[in-house]
Amino acid sequence: MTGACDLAIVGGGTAGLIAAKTAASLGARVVLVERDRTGGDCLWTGCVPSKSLIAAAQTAHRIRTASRFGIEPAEPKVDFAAVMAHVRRAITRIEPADSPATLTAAGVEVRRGHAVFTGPRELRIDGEPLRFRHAVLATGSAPAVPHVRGLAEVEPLTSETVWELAELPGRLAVLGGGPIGCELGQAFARLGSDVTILEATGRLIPREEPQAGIALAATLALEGVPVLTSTTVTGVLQHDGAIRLELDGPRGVGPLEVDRVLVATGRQPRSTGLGLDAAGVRVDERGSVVVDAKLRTSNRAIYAAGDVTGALPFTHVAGMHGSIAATNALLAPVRRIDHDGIPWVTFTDPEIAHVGLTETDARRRHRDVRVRLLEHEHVDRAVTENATDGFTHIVLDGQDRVLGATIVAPRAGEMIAELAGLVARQGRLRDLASVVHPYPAWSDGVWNAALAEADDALGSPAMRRLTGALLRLRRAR
Ligand SMILES: Cc1cc2nc3c(=O)[nH]c(=O)nc-3n(C[C@H](O)[C@H](O)[C@H](O)COP(=O)(O)OP(=O)(O)OC[C@H]3O[C@@H](n4cnc5c(N)ncnc54)[C@H](O)[C@@H]3O)c2cc1C
Ligand SMILES: NC(=O)c1ccc[n+]([C@@H]2O[C@H](COP(=O)([O-])OP(=O)(O)OC[C@H]3O[C@@H](n4cnc5c(N)ncnc54)[C@H](O)[C@@H]3O)[C@@H](O)[C@H]2O)c1
Repeated sequence: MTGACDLAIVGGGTAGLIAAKTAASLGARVVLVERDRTGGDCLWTGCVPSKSLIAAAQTAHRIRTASRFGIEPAEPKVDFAAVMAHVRRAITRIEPADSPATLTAAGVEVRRGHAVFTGPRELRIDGEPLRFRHAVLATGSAPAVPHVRGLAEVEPLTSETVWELAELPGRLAVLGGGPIGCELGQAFARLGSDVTILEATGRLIPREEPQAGIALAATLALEGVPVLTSTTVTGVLQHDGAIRLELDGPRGVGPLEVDRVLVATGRQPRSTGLGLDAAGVRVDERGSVVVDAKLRTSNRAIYAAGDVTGALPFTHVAGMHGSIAATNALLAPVRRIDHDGIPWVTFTDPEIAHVGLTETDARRRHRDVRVRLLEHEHVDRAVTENATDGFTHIVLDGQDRVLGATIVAPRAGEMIAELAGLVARQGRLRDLASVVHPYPAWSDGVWNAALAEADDALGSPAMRRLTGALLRLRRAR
């Protein structure tokens, strides 16, 4: 390529891939630089392998708990190598969509190598210069491993290395009770590991409604997974062929002896070693690349997208960022990001789905806040599946508009989209009451909540006066 390309993209994960495909579809000269494999965390070490492992683990769990349905239960024989082969097959099936060949066919020039910015409009790919009119920085994030004495020496697993395991760990300590710790902790336990989850704060998945973390901890307890909250590891040492964790937590806690440790204590943006100073791109104290609402960095020619911005670290957000960054860079900077109505799901069993504000955040921002809570013992599908423990928790403002929602249910991830639509367009829950839902689907939970809203509105004193007057009028005729 002679001259500067229209758009250089650094990083071939979801954000970079969507940016590249969007740019190519607009007819731009686009170069995507990836130092490793296109597809990024989601494909290789994140969503795809974790959901595949979870699916295998759920099957083992169903066999173990079949008696709930009158079927003789059994202790499943787990062939861990075969489970991991299933995980790899899922990756292999999805991988072609993200491959260099697919990108090339779409009109993207793919360059393999490590990109480093050498100036505001230039970078080098393993030393080779590339000039650009605009760039998108999409280098993602990496596991953040806490500095704990002795931890590095025991080679802790992270979400990047856990997929290389050849054998199921016997005893596994999971550091961190966030989405990664809970998803993988439950999955390994169901496959047969003896798992303990250690969480520094007072509850699991602390970003979610408190009731969600409590419900998840109760399920894990039933499945034999101890959850030690308000607990951190202060030291790690190898001891008689095992790993010994010194714990700091409530009285009487620890020490804990395990065979492997999985660290799931958060993520760190990949923003070092990229020459961002030379490019004039500012990062904050956490290392996140600072962007405005149009995803522009402090260098107006360079945009950033996905996990590296420190925004919500989800694949669907990275994809939305990639599309916005590419069109803003190439056409005109007019599209703005809006994270308010974005749903996400923690794929534990039950799933925990979230959109918008939690009740606490809503009360901070709004004067009149109300909650509509529907326990799933009133959802017929939950009854038929013996899964009535969950709930639908909807946060409403003074005008009955949906501000946020949390659903705890086996298929909460499928149920949340409808509420995400209401949050995004500031809709009222009761408006959903007139949309007939199929019976008996899990979406009945959301619909039942909407019907209860409509019922309450019909039963209000003003409405009662109105209907009473109408009835009297009709009787008098
Ligand atoms: C275990 C796990 C499970 C997850 N499950 C889900 C889920 O179920 N749903 C969901 O929405 N999200 C999930 N996520 C989060 C999701 O994977 C990330 O939010 C998403 O992958 C971020 O995409 P990205 O494009 O910003 O970054 P990445 O996918 O990390 O891509 C960045 C790319 O940049 C490349 N790169 C970095 N530096 C350079 C350089 N200097 N030169 C060239 N290339 C470079 C990297 O090699 C990488 O390929 C999960 C994450 C983990 C870890
Ligand atoms: N289903 C999904 O969409 C999905 C699944 C997995 C991960 N992800 C994304 O990846 C991101 C990273 O996940 P994560 O779970 O690693 O991070 P996280 O920041 O969400 O959770 C980390 C947890 O570890 C705890 N913690 C931190 N330091 C600790 C310590 N020293 N000892 C014990 N506990 C400690 C924190 O209190 C927190 O609860 C998530 O924020 C999520 O957005 C998404």
